[in-house]
Amino acid sequence: MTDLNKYRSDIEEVDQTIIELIDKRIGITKRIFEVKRREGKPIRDPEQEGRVLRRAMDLATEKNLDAGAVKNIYEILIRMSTQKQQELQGENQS
Ligand SMILES: C=C(O[C@@H]1C=C(C(=O)O)C=C[C@H]1O)C(=O)O
Repeated sequence: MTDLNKYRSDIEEVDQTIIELIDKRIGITKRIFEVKRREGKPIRDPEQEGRVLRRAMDLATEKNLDAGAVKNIYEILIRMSTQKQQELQGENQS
């Protein structure tokens, strides 16, 4: 295997792990939705979203990554998890 193909295969492995972790994050979101439903709490929690974004940006900065880009990624992850909870809410109501 050439170096290029070897490194691309390494990236492919990392990409698979990223997708598995996104799926794992969404799975936890479902558990969180159950708790909120039981406790009558709203799906969105702006303070928690702020903490998640701040933590991700701090970790990115520690690793010398572009904190703004990481923030964009986390905004998408938060959107995916709130959309999933909204879907579950719709399923529970119908
Ligand atoms: C997962 C939650 O629900 C929402 C999604 C969040 C996230 O994806 O990190 C954070 C806060 C909430 O707006 C939560 O409340 O923790």
